[in-house]
Amino acid sequence: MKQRLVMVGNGMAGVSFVEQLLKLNPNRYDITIIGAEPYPNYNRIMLSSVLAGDSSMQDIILNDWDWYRDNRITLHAGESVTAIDSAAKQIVTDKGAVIPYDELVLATGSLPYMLSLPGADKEGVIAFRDIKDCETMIETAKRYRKAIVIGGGLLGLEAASGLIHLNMEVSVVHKHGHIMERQLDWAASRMLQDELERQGMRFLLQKQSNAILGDARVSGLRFQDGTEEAADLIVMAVGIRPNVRLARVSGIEVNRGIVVDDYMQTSAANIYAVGECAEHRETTYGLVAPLYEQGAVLAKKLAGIAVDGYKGSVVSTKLKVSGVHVFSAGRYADGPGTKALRVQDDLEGVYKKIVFEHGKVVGAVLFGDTSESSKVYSAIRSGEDYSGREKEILFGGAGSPGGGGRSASPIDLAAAMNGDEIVCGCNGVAKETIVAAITERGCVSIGEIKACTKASGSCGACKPVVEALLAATIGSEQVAPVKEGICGCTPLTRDDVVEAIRRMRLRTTKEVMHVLEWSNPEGCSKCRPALNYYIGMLYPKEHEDEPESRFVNERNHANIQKDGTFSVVPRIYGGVTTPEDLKKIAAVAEKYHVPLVKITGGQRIDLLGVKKEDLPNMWKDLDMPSGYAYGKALRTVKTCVGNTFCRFGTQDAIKMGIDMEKKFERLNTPHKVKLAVSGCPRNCAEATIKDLGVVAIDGGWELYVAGNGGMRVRAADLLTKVKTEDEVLEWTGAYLQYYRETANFGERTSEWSIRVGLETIKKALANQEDRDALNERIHVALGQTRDPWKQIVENDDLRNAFEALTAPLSIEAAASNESGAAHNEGGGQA
Ligand SMILES: Cc1cc2nc3c(=O)[nH]c(=O)nc-3n(C[C@H](O)[C@H](O)[C@H](O)COP(=O)(O)OP(=O)(O)OC[C@H]3O[C@@H](n4cnc5c(N)ncnc54)[C@H](O)[C@@H]3O)c2cc1C
Ligand SMILES: NC(=O)c1ccc[n+]([C@@H]2O[C@H](COP(=O)([O-])OP(=O)(O)OC[C@H]3O[C@@H](n4cnc5c(N)ncnc54)[C@H](O)[C@@H]3O)[C@@H](O)[C@H]2O)c1
Ligand code: SF4
Ligand code: FES
Repeated sequence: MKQRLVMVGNGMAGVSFVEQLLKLNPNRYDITIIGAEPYPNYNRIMLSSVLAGDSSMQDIILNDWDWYRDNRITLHAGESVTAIDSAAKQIVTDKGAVIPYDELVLATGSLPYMLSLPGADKEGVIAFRDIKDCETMIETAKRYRKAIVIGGGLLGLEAASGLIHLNMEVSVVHKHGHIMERQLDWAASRMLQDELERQGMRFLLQKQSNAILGDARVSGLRFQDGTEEAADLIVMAVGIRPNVRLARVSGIEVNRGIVVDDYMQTSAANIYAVGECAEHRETTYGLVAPLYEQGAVLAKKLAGIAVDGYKGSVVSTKLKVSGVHVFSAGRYADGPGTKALRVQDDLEGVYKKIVFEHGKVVGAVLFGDTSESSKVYSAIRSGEDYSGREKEILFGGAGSPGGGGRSASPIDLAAAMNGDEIVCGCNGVAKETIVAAITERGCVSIGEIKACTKASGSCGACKPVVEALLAATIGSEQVAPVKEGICGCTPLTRDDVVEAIRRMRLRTTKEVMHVLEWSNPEGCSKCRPALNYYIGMLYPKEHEDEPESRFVNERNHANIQKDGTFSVVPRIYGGVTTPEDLKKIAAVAEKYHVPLVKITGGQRIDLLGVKKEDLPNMWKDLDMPSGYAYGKALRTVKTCVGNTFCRFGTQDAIKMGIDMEKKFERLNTPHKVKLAVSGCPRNCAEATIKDLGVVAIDGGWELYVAGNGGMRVRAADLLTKVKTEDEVLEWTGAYLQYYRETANFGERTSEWSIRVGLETIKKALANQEDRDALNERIHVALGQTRDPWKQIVENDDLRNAFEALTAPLSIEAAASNESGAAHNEGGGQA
């Protein structure tokens, strides 16, 4: 007869243990699981992603009901164990079931820590721990506007980011002077705060909460210093504590967690504990990677396989907020006997700190560029001695493909990784396991690798490295394109959606969401702006733009700044101005007390610190066109002086640039587009890091495309050489329209070109007929555009509507994406 294995808790750690046990010895036990939550095992980590609109509840189910049935596991979902009788070897549930066991595993996880403030029991005060909390936040955001998150740790920041995506105004209350103080040093924390403020998060630092205000429902929070902050929702994210209640009442030894030995055994015979509830060598964990390591040890032990005991884990974390790259591992703080290697690049927003002790890496913080995270994490785990060659960890050795770090491609970096380097921290999957899945088990997509190895199946932070490994192993051209829904509201891809809009002639975002059966009928911050763009791109004449589906900067026709003021950037064609325009700008700057006037990298003049109510009057007084420094649109055409004044110049770069800017201004594009024209190959206008750059040569022009001078620098590729200015305009029009029609919304030309391939772009533009057709379509789109500043100034209704606009920071944050492509989105830089 089989032995009876009973597990209390149906969460990530427990079920991972059961999966591993089933692989090792599938027939040894009759398994029963009792889980208090009424769901099958789901990915708690991904609740942040559900809140951010990137996944649906369905997406995060790890083991569906069929999995339990197929593995002959009896599941009591929505039922709690209330007592353990270790003498009789049985447990009792709140529904009166008495279940005998031979081996019992406690996997009861943690409970969120709730501050015991007066008023904490009011409606609208919640934690962020489970599906129910997530649903409450989504529902609340439909009816209320202001949220406070107490706690600026990982959970608090992910909750705050999600709430911003749900259109709420969010303040994060933190008791320390810098956020994520448990994971980041001051420098990285400050850079993170700046970035999150840019995304619309407000911070109230060094604040001690004192009381929750309101009647039945929360209306605000009072602090110990007497100040108050209004709120319709308060989310407490101030840490967790292991859920030890059941163990304690059952007489099992409990400290902070349930005390276990190296084999996860508790003080009671045949009773084990695994996951966040367990305390091993006086340590409890709150991240999945160590919990899976514990589960692996326990699975071997209960499968009857000899196993070295669990020795504890080195933890590493990544914050899961779109557009933010932060990594922290081990002992990152300076201390006696430690030395740190620091690299700080304020221009690129990159900070790296590696802490060494006796030549070994003991901790690290990476901000802005986390490409070395798996290497650093492996170094900490392996304890390799780097004495005398410490800098190799960031800069690589001589001739190393990773040498110089930032310039090597992700594929080169992946190829240069050691086989035993951990790629997926959540699931403890090393490079060699992923490579074996590709070469030996024939995996050719991320989905297949996930199914074979679990890599990328939890927080998803390792997905870019897994993708790069796949490309490095089988060649990038062989990699099957990943089909992903455009957001958590639909499983349909961008191409599916665009095709459906075209085929069914859908004209509004609401119509698309309804007809294509969006799971969230209101859509989310990710899909609404995308749909608005796609419909406008397909039906430029008929489409009525939906301002409510645009990012806050686009709704305000100005870039919002960290203090809530705006920046105003008038158009200055080709970067060439006149004394008259300069006088107008100076007069406006003085009249409206503009605190900062700055020349931008795109050769424009940026008036920073403007109050929202002053915007329409400023636009009127300026009487210049909008520079679109805030939009997914043509931003600037930067020019050098060309042959007008420069003795090296071979062509008139200024005229070319002005002609281009006048022709394509106001064009809506999937992401911002920057152009440049240089008058000779010396390239003073830096045309080869632009979305489209034109460089004069003897007797003609070279057109470069898909460059990027932002967070991920990319040199542009040569598209073609032409002889005349008309041809430059013709190729530019065709190229921009092809980008408009085929790129994903939010995709810069640099990413788009890598995805679709330069050859595809060249082929699409090779024939005169195709270029003509593309130009015809772009002319129709350009024919519909109007200057937004002028429209508001001249039309009272529009002006009133603008003034009534309350400008929630709603969908601004979605402008950022994993690639960091929108890094400059809100900065006011033209
Ligand atoms: C929003 C969010 C984001 C996160 N992101 C990350 C991340 O990016 N990376 C990372 O590593 N970690 C992350 N974590 C932490 C990670 O989710 C946890 O470490 C992990 O889920 C813990 O697993 P567990 O099985 O120990 O506990 P849990 O997942 O809490 O499971 C325990 C289960 O036991 C049930 N239970 C408790 N008592 C009883 C009882 N008496 N009877 C029956 N059932 C009972 C509970 O209801 C619960 O369902 C995140 C957590 C949250 C909330
Ligand atoms: N990306 C990730 O890895 C991730 C994401 C979410 C959650 N988690 C895990 O979930 C668990 C819970 O996360 P967490 O962020 O709540 O825990 P935490 O303990 O890491 O952070 C809590 C934060 O709240 C602050 N705080 C405590 N009391 C406060 C008060 N009275 N007022 C204001 N601030 C206060 C603390 O200073 C701390 O920074 C952790 O184990 C975490 O590792 C991980
Ligand atoms: S790119 Fe050539 S033409 Fe233009 S300013 Fe530089 S040297 Fe002169
Ligand atoms: S690191 Fe989280 S899924 Fe791989």
